[in-house]
Amino acid sequence: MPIMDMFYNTAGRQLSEMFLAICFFHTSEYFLAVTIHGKKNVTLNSLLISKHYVLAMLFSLLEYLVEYLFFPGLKEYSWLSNLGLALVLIGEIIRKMAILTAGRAFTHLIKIHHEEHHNLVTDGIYSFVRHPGYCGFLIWSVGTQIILINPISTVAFALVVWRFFAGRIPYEENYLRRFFGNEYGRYAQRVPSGIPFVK
Ligand SMILES: C[S@@+](CC[C@H](N)C(=O)[O-])C[C@H]1O[C@@H](n2cnc3c(N)ncnc32)[C@H](O)[C@@H]1O
Repeated sequence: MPIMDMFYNTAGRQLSEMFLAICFFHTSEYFLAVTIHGKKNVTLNSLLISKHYVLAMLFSLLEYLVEYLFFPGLKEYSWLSNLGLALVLIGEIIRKMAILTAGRAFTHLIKIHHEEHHNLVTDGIYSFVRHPGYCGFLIWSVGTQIILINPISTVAFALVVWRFFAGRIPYEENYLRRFFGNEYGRYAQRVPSGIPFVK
């Protein structure tokens, strides 16, 4: 199959959805951070693009290319790809609801010193899960790989992102407990984390 043909059919649709999902996610994260925290308090780090992240995305594109060339039938399950798109949209909505609900409390870097304006947020989407921002990102990232019907990257993204948040949540909550004491303890007892198998 000529390699350029793929960009006009299934692959064209799947790769453009993935590309749009990534562009929208990162630019909206940056602009929301600027709107909430002010331009002078936000750096390009708020685009949330790290070296490891770029490598993971490049690996997923490589997987896509190889499978498309050698197992083209695998990419034709449009219902599965559409499920991935639905997960990307759901993940985006959950994450953006978290950012809008938490407002100034939602900083891309975990706060290790309590600031006066930092209040404990337990309403809206935070009344259903304690970490909707992370829950949304987990769903979004796995969804990007299901759009591409990438079996290896789907499993790898789920494991790597899960492991990252499973380590980050106890660290973040250690500070939240220091900042908010029993109030955070009671909140953590009644509301689940939002990340599977993380208490
Ligand atoms: C990247 S945000 C992620 C927030 C949350 N973990 C989530 O997934 O929606 C990290 C910052 O949010 C703050 N934070 C987390 N949960 C909070 C809550 N319920 N109320 C106020 N601040 C919170 C932490 O102190 C940290 O500085």
